[in-house]
Amino acid sequence: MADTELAARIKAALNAVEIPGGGDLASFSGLSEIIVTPSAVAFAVGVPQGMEAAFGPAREAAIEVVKTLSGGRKVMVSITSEKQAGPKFSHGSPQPQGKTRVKGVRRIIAVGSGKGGVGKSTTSVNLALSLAAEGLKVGMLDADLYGPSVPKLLGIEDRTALRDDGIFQPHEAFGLKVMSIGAMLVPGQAVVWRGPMATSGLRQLLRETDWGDLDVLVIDLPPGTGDIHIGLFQQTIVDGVVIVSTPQDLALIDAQKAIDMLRRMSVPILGLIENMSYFIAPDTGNRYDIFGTGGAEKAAERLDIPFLGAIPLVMSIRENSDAGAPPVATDPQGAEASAYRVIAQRLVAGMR
Ligand SMILES: Nc1ncnc2c1ncn2[C@@H]1O[C@H](COP(=O)(O)OP(=O)(O)OP(=O)(O)O)[C@@H](O)[C@H]1O
Repeated sequence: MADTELAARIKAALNAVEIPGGGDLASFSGLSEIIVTPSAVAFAVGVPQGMEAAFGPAREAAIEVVKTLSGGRKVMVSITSEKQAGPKFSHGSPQPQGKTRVKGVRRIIAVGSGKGGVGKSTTSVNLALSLAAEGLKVGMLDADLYGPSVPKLLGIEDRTALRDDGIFQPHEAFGLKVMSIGAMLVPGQAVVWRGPMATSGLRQLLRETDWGDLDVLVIDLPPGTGDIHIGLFQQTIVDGVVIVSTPQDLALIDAQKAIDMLRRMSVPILGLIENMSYFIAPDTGNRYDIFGTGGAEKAAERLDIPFLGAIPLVMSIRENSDAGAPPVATDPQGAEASAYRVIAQRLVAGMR
């Protein structure tokens, strides 16, 4: 059955779910679009402020109804209200209590950036591999809902990740345990998940994946500062965030914005990595500081965060990474890998 057909059937079946105040969920104006992917069915119910708890039984009933139709897909129904949709912390309110750790995961390092396209995912993957090369048990969670690229970077083709018991089974690649939010999305489909759905999707990926026993989970965040970040930092203890930036980006306000958010939410900042920092000519191996030198270090100083290191702009990083053969996995002693490995060693030293 086509996904759109299934979504329509699910919507029709929600007329059996009663909502507070009379009426049924199918005809309720707060019902969002129903998203169907190969492994999940997700939708949100927007309710008036203060009515969240009253809608709890309707949510439970909706989940039961959807399960009978969803062919084993994960069912995600979130209740949202205007109040919840706005990030409270932005007005300087105290950080919410009750953050928890993820079962089986000792530490979480998240990798973020002020804006897209700076090489955040490439850096995340090679950092995770470098941490594994230091002897740690490492997992990798691709939370970049708007451009999940970790599976491609690690050469993972199989998208199925949901076990019969409803728990996600991570993929294994180059010794890493890997899960991607992409497993819940249809390839090529524009992401239409609304904020609360994205947050609840990430929560499930994080909490309902069989990570086994990990020393570190590296999370590739979406660029910028959005619902995914807020949801993660509100609910989960993140031990530190690494910010990736390019030399051109440093003067811009984006990285500063990301750092401001982390500070407001009391999330430790591990430091700044400058990516595509200098150019290594493929023929001669000569180094060219095309953007000048020391910019990132100065920016890190100005932002009052540690400078973790610089990664060169090298064609082979692009070609190999995009072909699913990250340099740290395929040539761990090579020059490209060593730039990432030095940074990972700094991070490991900071964990002791
Ligand atoms: N150090 C590098 N040298 C050469 N190419 C690089 C380097 N780092 C990343 N790239 C290339 O830049 C492109 C963007 O990288 P990547 O997808 O990692 O960025 P991103 O910040 O995660 O982007 P998005 O925000 O779209 O997720 C890719 O083609 C990647 O191979």
